[in-house]
Amino acid sequence: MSEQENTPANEAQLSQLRNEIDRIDNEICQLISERARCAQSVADVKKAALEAAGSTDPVVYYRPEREANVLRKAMSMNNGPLDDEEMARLFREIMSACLALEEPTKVAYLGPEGTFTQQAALKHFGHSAVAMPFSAIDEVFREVEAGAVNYGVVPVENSTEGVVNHTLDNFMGSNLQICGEVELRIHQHLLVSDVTKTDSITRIYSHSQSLAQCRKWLDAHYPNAERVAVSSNADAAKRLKGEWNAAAIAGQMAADLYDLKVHAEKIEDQPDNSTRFLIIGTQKVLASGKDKTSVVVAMRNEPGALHDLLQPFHVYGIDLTRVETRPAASGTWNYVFFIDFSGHIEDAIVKKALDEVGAKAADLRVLGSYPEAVL
Ligand SMILES: C=C(O[C@@H]1C=C(C(=O)O)C=C[C@H]1O)C(=O)O
Repeated sequence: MSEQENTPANEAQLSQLRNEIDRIDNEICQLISERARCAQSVADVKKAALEAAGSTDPVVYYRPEREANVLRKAMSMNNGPLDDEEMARLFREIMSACLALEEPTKVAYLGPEGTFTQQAALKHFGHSAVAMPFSAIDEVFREVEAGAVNYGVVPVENSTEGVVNHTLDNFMGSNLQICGEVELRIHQHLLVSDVTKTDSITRIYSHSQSLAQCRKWLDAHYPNAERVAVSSNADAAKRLKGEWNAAAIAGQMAADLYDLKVHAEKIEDQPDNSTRFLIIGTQKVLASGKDKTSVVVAMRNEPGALHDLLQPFHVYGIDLTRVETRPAASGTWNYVFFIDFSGHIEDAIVKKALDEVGAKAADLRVLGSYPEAVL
């Protein structure tokens, strides 16, 4: 029933409900302000503690393990009708705004604007963070290393296309820590602009990973169109305005940013297509109770090396979530393994397992322990 067709009785009911909503909004507003003042006090306490210790280190405002637990609590407190993820997303934004009062968090991400990495950065830090695009993964690493930003966000693996080698390679020459992970469901759309003749599409632009994620769909729908790999999905989207015979594959953020139309939606071959991103920083993160640890291990190329290396994890019942092999950059050893597992570096069994791994390996570096992705 449209608004105009309301009976006076309906109108009375609606106005009562709207008064109720206004009253609740007022309460929510007071409570959010009260929460924000608490966050400001937390900032004062953190500053005072450093001063009292005579430290000149910068105050660390962002606490990944605390944020993960606030979100987990929001999900467990929730009794509907909103679903748990929706409730956590709302808390994500409230926390983001509170943290920005302590200090606006500067985040470098693999750009340009409109990429899935930007979406991941906002999903993780909320919209009050200051997110800045950089055009290459090594630039994101360098910005964080130089202290120009607080954190960086880089893609690390896609469920369809596998690992982003460039990110792993950057860790080999860096002292940065992994402070968190973000998982994002990736929906690819075929985008067109207002100049596109949709029945004459002969060229489709996208990042090579996205073209690969939509290979079967493209074979079925555009078998003869030329597939052109460009540096990012946002770059693909940007090209459309000048080419009447071209389309791009990219996500919703790129469509919105460049004012494009979704010609075909969710064209990824795997319905559960998702990408995992890492938050990189300089901070060692405390345990949140549900954590992951990433290490890189260098081994000599001997028979059974990987088996020996993984054995301690098996012995201590530690769950491996990912093992990647990369050729080593230096000639001292042949392979490095990137290993992710459940648990925090301060857990007793993790310490024992890593002691044993370290004794067998040519080199072992802990890249970081961090909360398992909540959202
Ligand atoms: C308030 C704090 O600082 C930040 C803001 C948080 C929040 O708004 O809940 C949580 C963790 C920190 O990122 C804190 O350390 O508790």
